Amino acid sequence: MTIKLIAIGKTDNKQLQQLINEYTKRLGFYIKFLLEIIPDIKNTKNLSEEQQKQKEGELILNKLITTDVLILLDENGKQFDSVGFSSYLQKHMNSGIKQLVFVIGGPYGFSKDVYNKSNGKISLSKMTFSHQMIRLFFIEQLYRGFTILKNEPYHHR
Ligand SMILES: C[S@@+](CC[C@H](N)C(=O)[O-])C[C@H]1O[C@@H](n2cnc3c(N)ncnc32)[C@H](O)[C@@H]1O
Repeated sequence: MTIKLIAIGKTDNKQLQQLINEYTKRLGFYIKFLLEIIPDIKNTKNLSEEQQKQKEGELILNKLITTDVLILLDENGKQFDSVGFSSYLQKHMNSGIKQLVFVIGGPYGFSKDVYNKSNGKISLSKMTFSHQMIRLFFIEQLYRGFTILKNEPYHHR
């Protein structure tokens, strides 16, 4: 199984990007992982929040293939602890799917079309994180999840 994480907009903070690169590299020892960045939409000043979400949603949905399982990162999604999240990953791997796609929304979240197309929602916390920072937090949780599955000493229960 491949895990893909789709996010919108380049990371403009160098330190954040360095950490994302570091955890992406670590995660790559356990699973084929792809981070796909959709370029920021131009001239958002002329768009309403709804229009921006709609446009971002179209770009997100265009990236999917029919066999993908689509999971949204969303404050109102299902919450796990890290061990529970590792079991969630294992279940997906056991199910025989080819690609598990997680998506981080833009600054205003997701369009209705993206919600309708999704197979599930997960939340990292009830708090809201920036669409830039959550990339690092989530990639670290993926990495942590695999170290748990492999009984490696990164996670302290
Ligand atoms: C700034 S937040 C958008 C907040 C917006 N109010 C909403 O309704 O989603 C940008 C993106 O970061 C992700 N995000 C932020 N906090 C999150 C959390 N606690 N759990 C999961 N995803 C989160 C989501 O993908 C969200 O679409």
